[in-house]
Amino acid sequence: MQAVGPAAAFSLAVTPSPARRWTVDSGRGFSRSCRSGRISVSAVGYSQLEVRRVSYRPPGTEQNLLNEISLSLREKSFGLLFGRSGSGKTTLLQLLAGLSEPTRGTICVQKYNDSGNPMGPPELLTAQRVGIVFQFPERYFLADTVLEEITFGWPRQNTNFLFREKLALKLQNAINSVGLNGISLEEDPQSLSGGFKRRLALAIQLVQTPDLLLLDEPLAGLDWKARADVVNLLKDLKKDHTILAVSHDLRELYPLVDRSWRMEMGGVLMEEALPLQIMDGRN
Ligand SMILES: Nc1ncnc2c1ncn2[C@@H]1O[C@H](COP(=O)(O)OP(=O)(O)OP(=O)(O)O)[C@@H](O)[C@H]1O
Repeated sequence: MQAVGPAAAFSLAVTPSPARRWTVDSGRGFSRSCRSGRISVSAVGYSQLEVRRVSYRPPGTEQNLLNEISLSLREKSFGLLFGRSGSGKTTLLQLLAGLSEPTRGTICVQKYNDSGNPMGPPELLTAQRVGIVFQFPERYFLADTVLEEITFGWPRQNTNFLFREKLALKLQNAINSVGLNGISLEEDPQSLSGGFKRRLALAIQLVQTPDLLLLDEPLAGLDWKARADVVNLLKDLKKDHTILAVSHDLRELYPLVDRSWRMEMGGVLMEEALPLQIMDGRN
């Protein structure tokens, strides 16, 4: 087993890349009322993600895919979006990740004091503060080793000691938080089991220390053991992260869920407790 620590990152042999496919580096300019900010853990009070009356119509089309969507999700909680295929769930995740911009409405972070009163103006949730794990993320693995996959695009040269040490700590934290510390960092990502591939996909996002983690169908395509494994991992991650997932697997994710919303066909969102008669989750 390869040692993981600051020393490991100092000797990174990582190929710089112009852009990772899910790295989002554009800011959002659609809301004058929002400033750049993050869902952060405050000494006093709490912060929450707030989607305010967001509509979305792709450029050049006549119909809205999302209509006046509103939701709020408190820090360190787990939100679940469910609903029929084609209703617009993934489209909403893409807006939250900054991959497209709302036609109307705002996506903000609002801080509150312990009495529930807003503290200051809402802040923009910048794309840099959001990590998104797409459906079947392992299909997008590019590197030959786990280490390269996680540190894809990191600088190799001309970085000072403190910066490299910071990167090394981020690497170590990400690996530890998804439980990848038991495998060699020289392992080929494609040789990992299904559950470990999902762990790796989460580590790739967590190394960026996002404030909001978006998951599109995190259990899709996994066998029962790997599904249970990922559910347990998400249970742990929820202690430190704010997570919003899209899933049809309501029964398995049920124990994690703090708030849930059903997306109706036509892109209309309603807050709804998960159906008690969850059977196969195809709601
Ligand atoms: N750029 C676009 N232009 C036009 N229509 C689009 C565009 N992107 C998505 N759509 C359509 O928007 C609808 C919502 O798609 P979306 O993928 O968000 O649904 P979903 O609820 O996530 O579905 P699933 O559960 O199958 O993943 C679909 O009918 C899709 O074809």
